[in-house]
Amino acid sequence: MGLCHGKPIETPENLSGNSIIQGDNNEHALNSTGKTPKFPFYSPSPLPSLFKNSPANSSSVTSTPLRFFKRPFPPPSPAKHIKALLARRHGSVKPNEATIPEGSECEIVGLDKNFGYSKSFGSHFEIEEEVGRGHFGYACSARGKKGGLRGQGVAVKVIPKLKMTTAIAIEDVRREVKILRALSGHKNLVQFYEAYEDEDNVYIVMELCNGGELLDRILSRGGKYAEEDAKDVMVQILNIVAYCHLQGVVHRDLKPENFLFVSKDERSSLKAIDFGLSDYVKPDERLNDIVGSAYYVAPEVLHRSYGTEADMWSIGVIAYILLCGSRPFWARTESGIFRAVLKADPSFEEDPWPNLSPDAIDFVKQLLNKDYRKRLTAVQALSHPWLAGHHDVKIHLDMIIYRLVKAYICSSSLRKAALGALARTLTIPQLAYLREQFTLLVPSKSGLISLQNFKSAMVKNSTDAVKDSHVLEYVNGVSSLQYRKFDFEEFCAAAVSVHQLEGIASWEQHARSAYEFFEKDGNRPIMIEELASELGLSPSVPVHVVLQDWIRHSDGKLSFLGFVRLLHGVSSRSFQKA
Ligand SMILES: Nc1ncnc2c1ncn2[C@@H]1O[C@H](COP(=O)(O)OP(=O)(O)OP(=O)(O)O)[C@@H](O)[C@H]1O
Ligand SMILES: [Ca+2]
Ligand SMILES: [Ca+2]
Repeated sequence: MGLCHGKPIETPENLSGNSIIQGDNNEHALNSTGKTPKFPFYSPSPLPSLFKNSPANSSSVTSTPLRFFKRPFPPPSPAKHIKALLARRHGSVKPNEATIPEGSECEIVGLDKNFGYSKSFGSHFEIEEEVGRGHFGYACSARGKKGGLRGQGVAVKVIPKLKMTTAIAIEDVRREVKILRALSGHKNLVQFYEAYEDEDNVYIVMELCNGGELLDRILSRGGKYAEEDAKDVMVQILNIVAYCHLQGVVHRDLKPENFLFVSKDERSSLKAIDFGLSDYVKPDERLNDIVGSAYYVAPEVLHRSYGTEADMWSIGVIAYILLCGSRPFWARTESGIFRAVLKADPSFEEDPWPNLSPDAIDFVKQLLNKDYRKRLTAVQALSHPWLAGHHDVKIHLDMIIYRLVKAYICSSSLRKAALGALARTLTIPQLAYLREQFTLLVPSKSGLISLQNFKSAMVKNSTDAVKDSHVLEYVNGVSSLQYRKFDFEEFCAAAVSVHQLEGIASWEQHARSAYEFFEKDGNRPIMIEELASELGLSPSVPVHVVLQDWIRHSDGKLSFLGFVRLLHGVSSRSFQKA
C-alpha cells in the first residue's frame, strides 16, 4: 500500500480488452521533440490501427465504427490555455508565449497559492492508496483519524501547487472547491467533506466511490448498454446536471470518466465528480473560454459563446456511446474531431440503432442538435418519453422557463396571441412537462401564479452557488416585471420554446395547426409599419419589400410566413442577418 505522492502514471491503460494500440496518430499526442505539447483539450483516443477496413479509416468525420475505445492518453495540459489554441489555430501567438514551458513552474513568481483552507490535513487523515489520476492531480483513499470521520474511508483529491502555474489554474481550484461545497448533498454528486492545504498541495476530501468510473463499466460490458440500463445511468446524470444548471453551474467536462459508481454492485448509484472546469453562468450570459474534452465538446463552445446547453450536448454524446458503443464524432486528430462536431451528423443507421426504440433515438437526436437553442434542457430530457416515468426521475425547476416567460412578458400582444395559438398544439408529454413546472411554481388554490411565485420557488431551491452565479439577481429581475397572474393556459403560451419546437420532426404540423388557431382567434389586418414595429424593427430598417410577403394581400392579415416570423420575435439584428 504505497503513499500516493509522486509523479503521474505515464502509461495509459487500455481498458478495451484489446491490445494497446501502437503508433497512435493523434496529432498532438507527441510533438517532434517527443514532448507533450500544451493544449486546451484532452487528447482524443482514436484506434486507427484497429479499423483498417472500417469507414472511419476512410473518412475523418464518421463515428467510431467499433465498440471499443480505450482511455484517453494522459492529456497534455490543463484545459484553459486559449492562447495555445489560438496559436495552433491562427499562428497568432508564439508557442512560448501561449504556454508555460515545461519545467518552468518553479520560476513562476507572484502567484498567491494560499487558499485559506485548514492546514491540518495530516492530523485528520491517513492516506492509503492511489485510486485514480487526472491531469491536475491524483486521488487516494484515506482514513479519518479524528472527528466525525474517524475510522471512515474517504477519497482525497490531491492537487499539487506546483501544477498551478497560472492565476487561472489557481482560480479553477478555488472554484472547484467552492462549487463542490455549495452543491454537495445531492444524491448523484460526490459528497464533499472538507478542503485542506499545505505548502505543496490542496487536498479535497470527499466520499470514496469504490465502484469505478462509468467509462470502465461501459468498457467491461463490451462498450454497450442495454436500453433499460442506459436509462438508469442517464436519469442519474440528468438529475445532477438539472440541479447544477438551476444553481447556475455549468460542469463543462461531462464525460464517462467523470462519473463514479459508489460500489461495484450492478445497481450502484452514480455520482458526478470533478468540477475542476465548472463555472458559474447566469441565465442570460454566454461564456467564451474553450474548455472541455474534445469528444464531448459542444459546437457552440468551439464558437466561444455558450451556456448550460453545452453540458446537454456532452450528455448527448454520453447517451450515444452508452447505447451503441461508438463515439458520435470521431476522427484521428483533434482538429478532425472538432470538424466533425461542427459539421458531421452522427450516424443512426448502423447497428444497433435500427433495433433501438424510436424514443431512445429521438432522445439522443434532441441532445445532439448543433443549434443549442433547439436542444433539450436537463429537465426536459428527464421529461422526454424515453425517460419519463422512470422511478428515479426527479423533476427540478427549469431555468429556461424563466427566460421564456421574461421574453413573453416583453412581447407585443400580437406575438402573445401567436404563442397562445402555438401552445394549443402541444402534445400530452410536452404539456406534462409544463404542468410539472407550473406545479413547482406553486399555484394558488384558484390555479394562478404570480411573478412573485417565480422568485419564491427559486429561493426555496437555492444553494450557496446561486450567490456566485447571480441566478437570484436574474430571477429578481424577472419577478419585478409588471404582469398579471398566469393561469396554466397562458403559462403554456409564455413557456413554450419556439426554437425547441422547430427542432423536432413535427414542427411543420405544429406551425400549421397553430396558424389555423391564430386565424380564428388572433389574426387581424395589419399595416406594414405596424408589423415592423411588432417585430421590433426600427423604422430605419428598409424592410418594406420583404415584409409584403408576411402580409396576405387578399385581406391584409398575417400570412403563414409572417406568423412564423412573429413567433420567433424577429429583431432588427436578426432580420438584417436573414
Ligand atoms: N471520490 C472519489 N472516489 C474514488 N475515486 C475518485 C474520487 N474522485 C476521483 N477519483 C478518481 O481519480 C480520478 C481523477 O480525479 P479527477 O477527475 O477529479 O481529477 P482531475 O485531475 O481533475 O481529472 P481530469 O484529468 O479529468 O481533469 C478520477 O477519474 C477517479 O478515477
Ligand atoms: Ca476527471
Ligand atoms: Ca478535472
